[in-house]
Amino acid sequence: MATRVRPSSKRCAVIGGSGFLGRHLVEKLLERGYSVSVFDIRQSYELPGVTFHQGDLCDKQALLPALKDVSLVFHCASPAPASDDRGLFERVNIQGTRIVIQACIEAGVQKLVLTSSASVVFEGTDIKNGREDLPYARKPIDYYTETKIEQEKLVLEACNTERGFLTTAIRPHGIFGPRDPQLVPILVDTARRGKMKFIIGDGTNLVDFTFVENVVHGHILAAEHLRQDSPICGRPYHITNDEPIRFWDFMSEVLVGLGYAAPRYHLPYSLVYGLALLLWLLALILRPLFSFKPTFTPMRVALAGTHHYYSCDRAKQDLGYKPIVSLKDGIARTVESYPHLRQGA
Ligand SMILES: NC(=O)C1=CN([C@@H]2O[C@H](COP(=O)(O)OP(=O)(O)OC[C@H]3O[C@@H](n4cnc5c(N)ncnc54)[C@H](OP(=O)(O)O)[C@@H]3O)[C@@H](O)[C@H]2O)C=CC1
Ligand SMILES: CC(C)CCC[C@@H](C)[C@H]1CC[C@H]2C3=C(CC[C@]12C)[C@@]1(C)CCC(=O)C[C@@H]1CC3
Repeated sequence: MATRVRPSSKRCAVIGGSGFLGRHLVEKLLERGYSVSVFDIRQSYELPGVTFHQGDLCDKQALLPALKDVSLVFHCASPAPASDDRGLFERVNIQGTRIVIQACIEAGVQKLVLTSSASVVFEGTDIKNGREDLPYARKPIDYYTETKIEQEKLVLEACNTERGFLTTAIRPHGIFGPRDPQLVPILVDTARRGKMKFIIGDGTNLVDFTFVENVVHGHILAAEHLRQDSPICGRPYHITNDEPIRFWDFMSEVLVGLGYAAPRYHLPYSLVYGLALLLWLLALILRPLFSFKPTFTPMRVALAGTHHYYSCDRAKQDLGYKPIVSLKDGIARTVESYPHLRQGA
């Protein structure tokens, strides 16, 4: 009879390992002595110690070879939040996550760490120091959030300590850092088009922005503390920089650091939100004729004009989490990493 090889605890897989967070996670795992199998729809780099498997996570047969002899899986793949494709979000985040769970169980994986999002509790209204026991958003602000909620539920409900399949979810917020394809590039693009002159609302709303290395640190702590007897099993954890900052101060620091002017003129929140909603509806109606993507979507306006910051006390208590890079250093390192996005470059 063939004996089953017990997967080595230092061998792991990162689904979505070609993406922004995924690649930072892979690099840190290698530094910590793990060997890593990356599964992604695209391959964006090569590194010694990493085996790449290219495919769609909705295809279990494509996924299984990436999980062979692996004891720990990080699932951080998702379509980009800016997409408006409901079918794609449902297919990848919900059906795909079911497939990831089935494949993990079939392959004998012991631990699954999901990258969820703090946005699963955000409905477009203020959240101040929100804890993990806030209810899931009843009216999620977009398809991305709607499907991240279902994805998190699936992963946490799959936790089964008796069968030795342990799961947990990390909920980061506003990840930024070198190689981020959305926050800084979208901000700079908006500034270059002369649209970053306005502050939405009074500009005092506090928000969490989390440096990517802190998010990676939270994931690895969760994986390494995830054991049958730990409180982590089946529970979500906020991971932030633990330094809420005014949304518009953060944007201004990045913009000024890259040589652009900080926004100065105030516009009422309800006016901008109403306009964004109108534009979004227009874009939807006109889609069969021609397509345009408004910069100020209702989701972005809600994120820019409300408080949304979260307590990471649970992660501090159960994971021993503490941010390793301050917001100030994170912003400086991020600004430095984008020479091509500087004013005049
Ligand atoms: N960035 C942020 O501020 C936050 C992100 N998160 C979560 O963190 C995770 C990582 O985000 P981030 O690194 O920013 O995103 P990225 O888009 O940079 O990375 C996601 C990766 O997953 C890949 N992918 C998408 N669909 C599939 C699929 N069907 N099969 C295999 N791979 C696929 C993407 O490929 P491709 O690029 O070709 O689509 C990409 O390489 C996501 O789960 C996101 O929801 C949570 C909170 C905040
Ligand atoms: C045009 C400006 C008003 C805003 C430019 C910056 C935005 C692109 C970003 C500000 C907050 C960011 C954010 C996310 C994406 C990029 C921003 C909207 C997420 C939606 C990414 C995925 C998540 O899970 C939650 C994030 C919240 C913050």
